[in-house]
Amino acid sequence: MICPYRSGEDSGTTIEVRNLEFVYENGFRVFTNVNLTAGEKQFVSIVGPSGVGKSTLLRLIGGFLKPTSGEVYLEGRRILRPTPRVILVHQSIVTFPWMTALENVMLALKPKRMSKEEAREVARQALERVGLQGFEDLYPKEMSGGMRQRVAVARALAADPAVLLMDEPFAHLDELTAEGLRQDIYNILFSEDNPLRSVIMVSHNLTEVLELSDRIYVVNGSPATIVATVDVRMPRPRSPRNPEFDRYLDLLYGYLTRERR
Ligand SMILES: Nc1ncnc2c1ncn2[C@@H]1O[C@H](COP(=O)(O)OP(=O)(O)OP(=O)(O)O)[C@@H](O)[C@H]1O
Repeated sequence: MICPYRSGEDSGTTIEVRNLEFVYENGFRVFTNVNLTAGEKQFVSIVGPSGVGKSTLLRLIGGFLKPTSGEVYLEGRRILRPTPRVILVHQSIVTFPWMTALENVMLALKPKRMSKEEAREVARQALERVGLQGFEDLYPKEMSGGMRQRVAVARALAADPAVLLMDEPFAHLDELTAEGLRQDIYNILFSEDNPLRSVIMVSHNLTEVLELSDRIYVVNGSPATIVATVDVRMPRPRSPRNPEFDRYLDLLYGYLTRERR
């Protein structure tokens, strides 16, 4: 069930991070020897203490930062710069307030050079997928936090990425809204008509992580590395009331609080 220090060799690997090391310009060494994979139709989470480097790792995976050494591969090809195949949904850049829901989603289609009518239709379908049909013409200030987050997800999905990177996507939502959105998003992400192959999420919320993830990487230490890989083998939908859920929670707490070196 649990394989500490495991390096990924799964068939159908979408993302592979190999021997990654990263040092910021000021000489701060954030990571050493990071190896991880995200497989076909796999929801992967990264957890770790605050400041350990989780957001940095997402930016490295997306090609927004260049590794000091080591490599990141997408479907076997090295990622050297940002690509429309890997989209990052960040908690703070959610929607553009001067654009309607539809226009926010259409923005993601600009690089595809489709006609305006075609883009409107694709954007309308993306909004429908996240349950926002009928709300196309609302501005962000007229929407709830959960609706805005759905628009951000629709915009990410409209670009047809292979991999979605999500940095604390539910952090600003109340628990009830987050709960509904989490389930919806899992179903949308991995529905048959969606070309998305993998999701990698950073979150502090271990309950959320256990509800969603097929695999969890625990990042810890300074410099940080992957200290444990936990494959979650609970049937879905998962309930925090299930005793097995508690066992996984204890395990994750253990890895997060254990001193390294
Ligand atoms: N541009 C930078 N230059 C130098 N150090 C940086 C830079 N950006 C981030 N750091 C440092 O790198 C470390 C990792 O930051 P990062 O934001 O990736 O952590 P995190 O695990 O996502 O944190 P949190 O959970 O609090 O959001 C932190 O110690 C941070 O201070």
